[in-house]
Amino acid sequence: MNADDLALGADSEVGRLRAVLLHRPGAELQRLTPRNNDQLLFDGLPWVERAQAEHDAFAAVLRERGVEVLLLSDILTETLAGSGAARMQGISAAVDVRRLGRPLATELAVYLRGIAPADLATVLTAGMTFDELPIGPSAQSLVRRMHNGVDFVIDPLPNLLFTRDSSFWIGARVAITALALRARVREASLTDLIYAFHPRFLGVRRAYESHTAPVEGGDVLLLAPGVVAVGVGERTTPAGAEALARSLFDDDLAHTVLVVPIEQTRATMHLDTVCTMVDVDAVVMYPAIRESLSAFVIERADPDVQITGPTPFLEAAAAAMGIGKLRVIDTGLDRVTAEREQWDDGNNTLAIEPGVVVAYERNVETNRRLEASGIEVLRISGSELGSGRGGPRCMSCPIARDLV
Ligand SMILES: NC(=[NH2+])NCCC[C@H](N)C(=O)O
Repeated sequence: MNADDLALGADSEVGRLRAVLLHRPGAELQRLTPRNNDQLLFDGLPWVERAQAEHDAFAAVLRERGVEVLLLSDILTETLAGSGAARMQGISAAVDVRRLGRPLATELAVYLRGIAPADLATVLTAGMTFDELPIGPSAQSLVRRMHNGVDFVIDPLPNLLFTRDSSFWIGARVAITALALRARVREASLTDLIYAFHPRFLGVRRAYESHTAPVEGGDVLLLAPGVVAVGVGERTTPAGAEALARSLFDDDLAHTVLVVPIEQTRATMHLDTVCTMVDVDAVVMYPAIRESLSAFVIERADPDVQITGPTPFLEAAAAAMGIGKLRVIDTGLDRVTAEREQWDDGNNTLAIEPGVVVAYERNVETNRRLEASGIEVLRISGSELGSGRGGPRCMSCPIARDLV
């Protein structure tokens, strides 16, 4: 079967992975400095070449297991090459009139319309500084004169690496998310472009189209067909979770949504930083929250929805999934080790089939416990990749999984 013939979509976190969207980190990471890294949501300055090598190894592990790896930059370049409308849309999402003023914004848009698709893709991902502006009439622009050469004309998007957050698939549909923080908002304009214009995705329908409030893919876990958990914390808001639930019900993509409050901290910015699925009936979970994690249960009902809870998450999840018990892999870690390995994305695993996950090698104890519970762990190194606080699940957007 030709890879292009694969049915796109996913109804679980663990069905055999067939195709995935990754972003090989590039020049956008080179933009990070000690002055901007906090704002750009990185905890340090990654060594870019090493991060790329680690990412290549991640992609290789997936390919070896038969997963088709689509790289965002390639897909974006193809999208821009294939459609003038896509180019216009990408440029207008990137050129900010409020920052640049009308004259410079117009001139920049004209310039970007004339460059090659691959170069435009680089500008849209890595951004552009005032120093990099082509010399033109805007040499007389006040905006240009008053900005420092290293200021951004177009902001870079270093968090594109975490493809999980800017779109996710549910059923046969794709949802373009609404990212909560300024540093990441524009990422969704790129996922929107590729899913709208790339020939591979022709005819794909959208979920959560109105995206009225922030929802990030790292907060969305497909527990079982029809059952979705949504974390609410630093990123996804209660309004986002509610709007998503209602939209999934309307489109018949879910019957139950579990809304899970998580602490609003950097360490737990998404639900998938504390809990990911490793098998059809098993999760790996940060032990410190195991007992306290709760959920509001939203069910589709006639004529409206029914909201109950909060109730203990594990019980609510098992009931909604129609299984006796949701197994929690006992990482049994002492508090300090657990906290360290949670910070380093030990709980952020990517399942490539039931019982087989990709994980960062550095989380030695968590991985050992996973294996002791019968989970196969494919280890990758992430010393540089992890500096943005994201593991294998954050760095991947499954676009085709076998149904479970
Ligand atoms: N799904 C995830 N956990 N993604 C991690 C995103 C990390 C990124 N630096 C951010 O703060 O947004």
